[in-house]
Amino acid sequence: MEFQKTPGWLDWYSGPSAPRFKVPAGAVDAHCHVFGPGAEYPYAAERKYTPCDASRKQLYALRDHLGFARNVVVQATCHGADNRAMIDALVHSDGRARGIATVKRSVSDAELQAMHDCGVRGVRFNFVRRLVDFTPRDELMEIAGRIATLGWHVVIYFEAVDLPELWDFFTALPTTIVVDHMGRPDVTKPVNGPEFELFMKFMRQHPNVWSKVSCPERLSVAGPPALNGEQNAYRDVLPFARRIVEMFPDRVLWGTDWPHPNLKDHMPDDGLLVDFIPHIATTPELQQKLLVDNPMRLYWPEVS
Ligand SMILES: O=C(O)/C=C(\CC(=O)C(=O)O)C(=O)O
Repeated sequence: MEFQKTPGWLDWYSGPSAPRFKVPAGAVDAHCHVFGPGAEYPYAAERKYTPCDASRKQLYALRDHLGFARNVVVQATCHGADNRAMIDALVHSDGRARGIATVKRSVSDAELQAMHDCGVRGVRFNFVRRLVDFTPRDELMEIAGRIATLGWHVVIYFEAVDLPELWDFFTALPTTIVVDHMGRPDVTKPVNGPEFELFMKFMRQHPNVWSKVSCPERLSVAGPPALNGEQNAYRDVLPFARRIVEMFPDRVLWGTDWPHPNLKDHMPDDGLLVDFIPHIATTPELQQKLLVDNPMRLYWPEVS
């Protein structure tokens, strides 16, 4: 099948620079995606965007180039609940990738077990309105209860303004919860203001809540972008990410978010995104937790 990319789509950056920051041995890129290829794994009918292809081979080439050892491949909404492209990436990773799936209530126990055997360790609930249609909360809670028995966790993606309304649902989830992209703070608001403080309270009061301190390129308003050798990119995001890393060093993860779907204004150089890490995790100890110890405990507990 032939797919036309969404108008204005920005393709992922080819030829990323070699990071100056050397990630610790065994580092995990804990948030990335594969797209198709569409000819092999068609994009879902209900998708809200049509991306450029981004294959597992291209993902693993990037992993090696950046110096990472492992990946967590998160099901992207353009594939709906058809997890085949993501699972194909897992089974061709030599055990070096785990996955986060999207499932419907109709998924069978045998299908969940088969996904587990391929390396899936969680499901993603997406509340970003431009990306998905509404799913009733009771359906999501039922799914959460079922995947809890497999030892999986729930990844949640939402925008900061929606946290008050989602609070009761999130705090009732029976599993570990991993928040994508710090709950998408509005970084033009103060880091010690009520909106971000609510997110900090969410993590403080609920020790089962983790956060990915990822996606500065999506959250930044004042830049500068990670392009052309910029070593101090996305400065406006730093206080938010740093505060989470310092307050909750054992519950943070980092990921590239390659191939960066739906960016509108620029496509970052992934090598320079890696150079952002020591600005948010400022000591070797924090970097080791963020990039190795935490993701290994969550995704490869049998190894760590
Ligand atoms: O890549 C991300 O994590 C963020 C996305 C895309 C997404 O989540 C998806 O398609 O599933 C976004 O904000 O558009």
